[in-house]
Amino acid sequence: MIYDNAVSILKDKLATVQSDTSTNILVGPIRLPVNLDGKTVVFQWYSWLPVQDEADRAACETATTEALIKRLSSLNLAEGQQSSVLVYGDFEHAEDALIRMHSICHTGDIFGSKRCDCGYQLEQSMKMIADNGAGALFYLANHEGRGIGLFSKAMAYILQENGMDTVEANLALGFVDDSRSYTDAISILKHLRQQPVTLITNNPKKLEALKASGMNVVKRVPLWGDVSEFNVKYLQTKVNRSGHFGQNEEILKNEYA
Ligand SMILES: Nc1nc2c(ncn2[C@@H]2O[C@H](COP(=O)(O)OP(=O)(O)OP(=O)(O)O)[C@@H](O)[C@H]2O)c(=O)[nH]1
Repeated sequence: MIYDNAVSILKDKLATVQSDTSTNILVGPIRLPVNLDGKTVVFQWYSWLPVQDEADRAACETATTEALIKRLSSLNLAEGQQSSVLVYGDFEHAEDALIRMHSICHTGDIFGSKRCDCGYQLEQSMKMIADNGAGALFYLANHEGRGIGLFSKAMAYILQENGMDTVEANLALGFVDDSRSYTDAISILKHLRQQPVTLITNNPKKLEALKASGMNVVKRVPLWGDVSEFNVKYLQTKVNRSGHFGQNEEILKNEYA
């Protein structure tokens, strides 16, 4: 039994976002005050749900909030993870908007692991977006381990402790090096903003995915940092084997190698 008032409160906060290749239900905006270095910064938060089966599609097509809410309890959403986006400033209209497509990293983002640079990149890009005045951080929850999932990433870490690099470990487990898709995130981006964007990344694949979608990416801002003895090999492998733009190659080579 769905409460009538829940339906009337939520109906204006849901949108169906359709592209040639995907359908997603977007919920938001939701005011999200965030602690960034002791300062409260207010983002607008949205989450989206890929529409995968017929019943979900029907709920979308009939566009009834009630049908969607009824489906939610049977979807067992906590077993998977949904992606989301933190929007800052007048994202739709601002002339200059900074965006980041951040791939989830349970170990780096949540535990603060120093084996990678993910936690640093997450926090730094949120600060860069707030400082810029407008932008969005897409947090891509189906990207763990560059698409292999958390459990497989744990196995890959063990292989790395036994001498393999990141790419070799993924391949040794029968995966490709990088299977991430940006399709859903890009369709949400286009729903929220049509104007040109600047992308924070060292990864040419992210740039290519955005450009291939027709998005006007006017600039790329690199994001290297937090280099330590624990992640130097990982960072070097990104540049040497995964094709990441190597802005600070010299630093990586000399300081900890
Ligand atoms: N398979 C695997 N994935 C890892 C490892 N360390 C971090 N990751 C994942 O790598 C993803 C981030 O990819 P990165 O290569 O660090 O960076 P990127 O997203 O390609 O590029 P940037 O936009 O420049 O950050 C996250 O999903 C992490 O979970 C690892 O040792 N093995």
